[in-house]
Amino acid sequence: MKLHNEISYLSGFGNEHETEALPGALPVGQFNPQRCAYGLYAEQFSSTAFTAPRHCNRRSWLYRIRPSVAMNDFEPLGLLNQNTDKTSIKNEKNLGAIKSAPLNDSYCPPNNMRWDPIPIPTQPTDFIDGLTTIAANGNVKTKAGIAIHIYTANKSMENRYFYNADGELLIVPELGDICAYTEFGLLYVEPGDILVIPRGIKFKIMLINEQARGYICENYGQSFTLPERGPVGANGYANDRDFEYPKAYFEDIDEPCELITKFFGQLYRAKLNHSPLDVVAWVGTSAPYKYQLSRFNVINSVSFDHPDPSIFTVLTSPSFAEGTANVDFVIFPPRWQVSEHTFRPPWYHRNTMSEFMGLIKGQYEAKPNGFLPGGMSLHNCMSPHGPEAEVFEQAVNGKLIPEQHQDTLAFMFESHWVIEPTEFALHTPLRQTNYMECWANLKKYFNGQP
Ligand SMILES: O=C(O)Cc1cc(O)ccc1O
Ligand SMILES: [Fe+2]
Repeated sequence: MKLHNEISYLSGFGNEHETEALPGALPVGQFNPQRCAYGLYAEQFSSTAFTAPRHCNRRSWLYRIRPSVAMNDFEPLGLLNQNTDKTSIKNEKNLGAIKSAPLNDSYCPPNNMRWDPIPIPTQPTDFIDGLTTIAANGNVKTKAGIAIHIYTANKSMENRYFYNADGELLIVPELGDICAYTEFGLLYVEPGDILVIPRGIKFKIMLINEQARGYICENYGQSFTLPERGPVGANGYANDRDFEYPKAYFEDIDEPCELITKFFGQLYRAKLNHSPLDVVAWVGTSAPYKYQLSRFNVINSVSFDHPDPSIFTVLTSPSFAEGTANVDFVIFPPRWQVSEHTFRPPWYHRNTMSEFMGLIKGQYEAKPNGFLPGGMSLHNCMSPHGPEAEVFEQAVNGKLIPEQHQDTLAFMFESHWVIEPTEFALHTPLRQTNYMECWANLKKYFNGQP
């Protein structure tokens, strides 16, 4: 297994990167020579329509030992979206727990919801076995919306590879380092980093520590991209240069293995007689990438009032409505708070967009109690929310000296469509059915006097 300091990267968001694990493996001046070097096969990988405009066109050329089609047919791996056990957290191999939108068991009350972290299974469980879907929206069949999953694992994927035809995967580790072995090369990520694997890319997840857990936003819609900066100018927020892409790395293993895919909402399995991670060189604009969230250049108010959290957007997947995200990935990183004569925490609000939050470390400023690392909360379209009562008291009474939010990292998946909890999420004992109590002590101060 490769270690952190043995892996180096190419940098620059969406650049046309090129990399070869053997010298001369990449053709020069063309993509598709009559015969490729080393007897490799050329294969194009298209993440956008051939005709997508240049600024958002994403495709890569892979030079591999065998083309991807050198495999057997897929066979179904159990039907998804059937009702599963409502209350148990399964320790067994758990493939039925991954779901796709539209959820056919959906009951979606407008209540604010919060959950404790999902425990790591005690049975041997790899990244794929340990996926549990918490919520979803849109429709996997029309390439709109998202699903939100939690992964919990205690072992690496051995002789087992996966690709998701249904969407891009934004992986947000919360516990344990992982190394993604992908067709394009290796990416090592730890809590505080994110990993994005475009739709269709084959990979396996290897564990570095004994346990791993994290959040996944499965993006059925348009690929994540960097948000515009507007008047902020040419620098700031997430800077393009900090996005890291893998260098070509291949497995030349002629042994039986299994390729699992999720396609049109269902899981399938196919047998292969060789590793599908056999890409010796690649060039192009579509590839998996990682980003250290500590590189995010936070821009915020230095005068008064709390700006909209869109200032913390790391990546956005646009919908077809201008300025309205299929999903935004927003973080609440460590930062200074210096604003004056103002209510500093997030305001009380109701939002047409739906908000799912997770916590990577520390405490979230609006909810220091009960929102745990690995936990989750859901504030859906128009459901009122804001700081818990204690935070309100402190904010209106505290002295507004400069303060630092330290050792904290929360995030939000914010989506245009109502985020529907799965039946598991609604009924699991991990759900904090007393969540509304955190606002119960909001007192009436009004007495008719200004
Ligand atoms: O609801 C939340 O905690 C997320 C959030 C944070 C913020 O600073 C402003 C708006 C918002 O929805
Ligand atoms: Fe909110």
